[in-house]
Amino acid sequence: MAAVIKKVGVIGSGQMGNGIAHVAALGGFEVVLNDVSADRLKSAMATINGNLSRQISKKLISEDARKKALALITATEKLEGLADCDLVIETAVEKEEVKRKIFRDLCSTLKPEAIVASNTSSISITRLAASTDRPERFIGIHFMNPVPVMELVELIRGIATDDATFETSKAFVTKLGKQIAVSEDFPAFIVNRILLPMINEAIYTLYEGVGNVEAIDAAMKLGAHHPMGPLELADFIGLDTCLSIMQVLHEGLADSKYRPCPLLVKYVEAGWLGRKTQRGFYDYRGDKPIPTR
Ligand SMILES: CC(=O)CC(=O)SCCNC(=O)CCNC(=O)[C@H](O)C(C)(C)COP(=O)(O)OP(=O)(O)OC[C@H]1O[C@@H](n2cnc3c(N)ncnc32)[C@H](O)[C@@H]1OP(=O)(O)O
Ligand SMILES: NC(=O)C1=CN([C@@H]2O[C@H](COP(=O)(O)OP(=O)(O)OC[C@H]3O[C@@H](n4cnc5c(N)ncnc54)[C@H](OP(=O)(O)O)[C@@H]3O)[C@@H](O)[C@H]2O)C=CC1
Repeated sequence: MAAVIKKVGVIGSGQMGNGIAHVAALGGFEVVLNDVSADRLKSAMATINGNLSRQISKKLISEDARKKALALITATEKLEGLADCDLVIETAVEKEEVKRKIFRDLCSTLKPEAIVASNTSSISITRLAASTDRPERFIGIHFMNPVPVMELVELIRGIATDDATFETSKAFVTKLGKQIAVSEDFPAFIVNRILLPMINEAIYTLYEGVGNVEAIDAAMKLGAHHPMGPLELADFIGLDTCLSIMQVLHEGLADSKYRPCPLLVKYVEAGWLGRKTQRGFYDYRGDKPIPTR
């Protein structure tokens, strides 16, 4: 029997966390947004307000809807602030040890019947569930970036996820107006199993000198009608996240075809993570993005 979700916790207020809080509040859910950094919480609220304005200017939502959504979101640096949530969605950095620690610290504060989900791009739901006190009520709810715009959410059951948790999660995602794809719990699920090797191949194309940044992105935008070139998209996702996903594929499937391109490793080691650090395959510090290679 599916439970009723009224209050949603979101852990991690980065690109994805602020987007999930945005769509959940617009969907009428009470939202508690958590992050380790007060500054990030402040900038997340500003981002949410800005993205709601985008939707107002495009006449997708009313000013009243924006006011109602913002009134439904509270921010907290303490996990205890999530204690009475019915569903908590973790969307912290794509590092398994960080996620496992969050779940270890989180579960003791939650109601026994609360559902815990991860927005992970690639990491085993079964393994993450095993680090909680509730593997039956643990699930992957994988939104796409940017959350207010992308229609798809992947649902991924761990080996122990029970039917009630799956049905409740499905009803929640449907209430947000999203379409669902159900993926089995294998490395990087469906979207990233296909998309990230393509992005990694684009980085190899740059690394081997087959084309420069501009040529590679123009080729795929004009030649394959992609809305963003693969290198622009990598910067949008975050190069740290791209590298983490390739490492999960490489280790999880033990196939050398998933080895991360050395150039991607170099950019991440330099801290050039893409849009979120103002520099990746493009330099975003000026009026328009300039290729960095
Ligand atoms: C890594 C993972 O685990 C999984 C993933 O997410 S893989 C990545 C999946 N995402 C993609 O592939 C994105 C590909 N890119 C696109 O679809 C488009 O370039 C885009 C939607 C991001 C921007 O679209 P665009 O037409 O070029 O730009 P723009 O006209 O400014 O925006 C179009 C819409 O997106 C919105 N938008 C753009 N950037 C946004 C952002 N960063 N956050 C929120 N909304 C945004 C705009 O508000 C606009 O929405 P409305 O029409 O509702 O106003
Ligand atoms: N980027 C994308 O396109 C997509 C990403 N995802 C997945 O969503 C998750 C988040 O990605 P994304 O939003 O891009 O990452 P970001 O780096 O933009 O945001 C991660 C946020 O988590 C915070 N954080 C780190 N550790 C903790 C913690 N222990 N408790 C609370 N908050 C913490 C970070 O704070 P600080 O910076 O201060 O450390 C940061 O604000 C990842 O698992 C990623 O794979 C899923 C779909 C798409």
